[in-house]
Formats: sequence, C-alpha cells, structure tokens
Amino acid sequence: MIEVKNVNKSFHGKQILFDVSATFETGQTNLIIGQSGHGKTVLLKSIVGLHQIDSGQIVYDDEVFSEMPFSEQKLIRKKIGMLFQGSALFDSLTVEENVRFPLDMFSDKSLEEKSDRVNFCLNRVNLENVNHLYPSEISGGMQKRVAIARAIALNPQYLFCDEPNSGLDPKTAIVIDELIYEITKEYGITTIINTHDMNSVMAIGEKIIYIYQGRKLWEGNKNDILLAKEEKLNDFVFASELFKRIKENL
Ligand SMILES: Nc1ncnc2c1ncn2[C@@H]1O[C@H](COP(=O)(O)OP(=O)(O)OP(=O)(O)O)[C@@H](O)[C@H]1O
Repeated sequence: MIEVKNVNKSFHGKQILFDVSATFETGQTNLIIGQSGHGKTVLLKSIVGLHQIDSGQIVYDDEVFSEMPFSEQKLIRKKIGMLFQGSALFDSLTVEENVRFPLDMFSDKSLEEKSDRVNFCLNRVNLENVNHLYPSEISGGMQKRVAIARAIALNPQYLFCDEPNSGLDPKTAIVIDELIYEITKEYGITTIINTHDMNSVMAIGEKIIYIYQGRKLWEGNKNDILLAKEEKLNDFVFASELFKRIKENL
C-alpha cells in the first residue's frame, strides 16, 4: 500500500498540488485521473521521489519514503517498476537489451540468469521472436509491451504507469490495460496509473482518485464513477459523446 498524506508541491512559488491525500491499494490497479495539466504527473513523480514535496508525506508500506535519506530511498526505488509516457525504450538497444537494462544496472545475476529473466518477461507480455529487433522495427503496441516487460524485470512491488495508452489505437490500448491488470493481480503489485482515458477507467479502475486543479476532488471506483455527484468529475467523465449517451441510458 502507498499512502499520500497532505502533500503540497509548488514550482518557483506556483503551487501545483494542494493538500492531496490518498491511499493506493496493494494488488490493485489504482488510477489517478483528471484533465491535462491538473497535476497528475507531478503527483506521480512526487510519489516516486522524482520531485521533492514541500510538505506532507509519501509512505510505502508503513515506511515514510519522503523523509528517508537518499541511500534508504534507493532500497525502495529498487522495488519500483516504471512505465513512462511513450515507451521510453532505448532506440539503440535491441528489445532484449532494453529489458535486460534494469537487470544489468541493479542485479548481480549471471548472464544466463538475466537471459532467462528477460525471456520470462517477454514471454509474459506475449512477445516472441523479437529479442534481436530494435524498437523502430516493432509496432507501438509491441513497444509498450517491451516497456512493460522491462518494468517488471526486477520483480517490482510497485508499478507506476504514466499514460500507458497514449498513442495506441483503442483495441491495442485495451490489451495493454488488461496486461497491466493481470500482472498487478498475478504478482500482488501496488500499481498506480495516470490516465485521462475513460475506457481505461471503466476497464481497470479498481480504485480511482480524481485530481482537479491540483486538488483531489473525488475518490471511488469504476462502479460508482458514473453515478458520482461531483460536478467537475461529471464534466470530465461525460465529456465524450459516447459517455454522454451512456449517461442518458443510466
Ligand atoms: N518541473 C516543473 N517545473 C515547473 N512547473 C511544472 C513542472 N512540472 C509540471 N509543472 C506544471 O505543473 C502543472 C501540472 O502538470 P502535470 O504534468 O502534472 O499535468 P498532468 O495532469 O499530468 O497533465 P497531462 O495529462 O497532460 O500529462 C502544469 O501547469 C505544469 O506546467
């Protein structure tokens, strides 16, 4: 479980996050949703420690991460897998080398053990016979799967995904969502996903927080989001024609 407690964050005197508190559950797909520019990425980066918060606490399974010295934070970082916007694969490395990268950096496994792990992870995301291809030689959906394989290479306890569906067609986006969901369940990972994709919300939103202008305005799950009373959330949820029509039939 990851807890965010009364977090404030500003850049150069401009406040971006206002007293945000939330709990992200173990073994669940936890979603941070909201419009562009309202602070989702800043919140995610604050949780991972890429931004230092002004006040409040970030707690990983009862350990106060935000108040640890860097050397101790490193131990928690080793348990984190990250899936960045885009796929952020290294263009000059093959698929296999990309997935092996965190193992080379952070593990003392032998070459053979690393190869086994790489193949296991690629197999887990249903990729075969692509080990020696470069990212530019595979599709966007496959690149995303490679990025997921890389994110799980070190067997993470925590998985962070920033807009995992960006740039994907709806069908491929569903495949990626399902994969993240399955992996979360299979390994009991605390997964946090930033998204403004309502399809993802309805598919894998086990726990959802809605961020508006840097404040948490609502929390719930995919079953109650369509019935929520929060006006700003409704503006977000029913922005598309499809969801407007769903609302008319509720
Ligand atoms: N390093 C930074 N320095 C200064 N301002 C920043 C920095 N990072 C983000 N911001 C500002 O914080 C605000 C929130 O940005 P953020 O990237 O968190 O939005 P978001 O909700 O993730 O949007 P999107 O869905 O488009 O990624 C924006 O006004 C942005 O300009």
